[in-house]
Amino acid sequence: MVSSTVAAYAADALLVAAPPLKIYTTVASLRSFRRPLFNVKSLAFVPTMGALHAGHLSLIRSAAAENDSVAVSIFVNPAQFSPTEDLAVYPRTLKSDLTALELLNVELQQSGARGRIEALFLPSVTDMYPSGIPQVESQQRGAFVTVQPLSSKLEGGSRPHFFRGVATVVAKLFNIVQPETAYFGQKDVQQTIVLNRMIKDLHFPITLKVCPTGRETDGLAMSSRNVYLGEKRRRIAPVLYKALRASEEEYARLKKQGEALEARKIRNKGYEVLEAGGNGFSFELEYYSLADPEELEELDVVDASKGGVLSAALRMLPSRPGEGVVRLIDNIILAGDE
Ligand SMILES: Nc1ncnc2c1ncn2[C@@H]1O[C@H](COP(=O)(O)OP(=O)(O)OP(=O)(O)O)[C@@H](O)[C@H]1O
Ligand SMILES: CC(C)(CO)[C@@H](O)C(=O)[O-]
Ligand code: BAL
Repeated sequence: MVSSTVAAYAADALLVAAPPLKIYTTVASLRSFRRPLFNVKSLAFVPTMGALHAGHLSLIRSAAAENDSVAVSIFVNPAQFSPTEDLAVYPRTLKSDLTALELLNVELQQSGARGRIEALFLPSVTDMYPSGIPQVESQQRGAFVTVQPLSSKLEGGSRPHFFRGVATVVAKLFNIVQPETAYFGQKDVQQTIVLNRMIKDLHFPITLKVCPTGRETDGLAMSSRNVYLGEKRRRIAPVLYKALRASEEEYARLKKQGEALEARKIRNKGYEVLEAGGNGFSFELEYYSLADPEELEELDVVDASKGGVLSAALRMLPSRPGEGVVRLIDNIILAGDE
């Protein structure tokens, strides 16, 4: 209690010293920020949906370490939510997000980082989707980006609309912000693979950097949606990462012993952890995949030179009335030797 009060005073003092963040709410105003930087400063971009946590901040730190200037966007993108998903209740915490970004700028200044957050882009839905964006896909009008067949695998199996929405909004944001480099989290590993393919195929002059997954001390991947879990399910949630780690250990063991890197054996170690880890709570495994890192094709045997992507999604079922289902995703990249 005492220490959090002290921390709050310290944060207040830092905030007084923090220059206000420059906020741009229209495409035209963001462009007027962007134009003079060309050939003068390198611009990095960190797109988010807000409800910022330490995972997001670590992306911005990496962007500021490697670039002169950083633009961050907060936009809860309707196109990546199906009509039955949580668009209406998705956590929106703009006030605390602003404080977190202003404090981060003070930290970047004090640590002598190369860049600062120079623009926070908060576009309106109308600016991003001039033809409107009804939730039902067949009613949508205008230009959309699809990346096939990557978008229908894994996450795309559970969320068929999802990567069309993500690729479309990220293409729009790239065209508006025109960064040299964009920073994304490994937590959403398939998103990074889909977007890298979009960048390549549509010739965006942008490099995508993937930053490590920020985790809570018990291993749970940070996510804005973790607030939906509630206390009881929160205690169980780290089981997903534990399962992935068990699979990773099996991969390392097989490799060390010179045995065939059979995906079935590697996945089985994860299933064992999941079976033991429920503690009376119910969850459903949507997928537990070991796939190749480029096409996300399910593997029978891992090629040690290429490695693989171990990824999973778990539906945590309600632990008491009033709770909804919470989807958790996580992954570990099994590095190749090449
Ligand atoms: N734990 C994390 N560590 C590192 N990066 C992360 C983490 N969580 C999210 N990111 C990255 O931050 C960017 C913005 O993600 P987003 O705003 O959707 O946050 P989120 O926590 O993933 O939310 P959601 O609960 O909707 O999945 C994405 O590139 C995402 O991969
Ligand atoms: C990349 C993104 C900001 C697009 O809305 C979103 O999918 C996310 O936050 O990961
Ligand atoms: N980070 C992924 C955003 C989403 O699930 O909508």
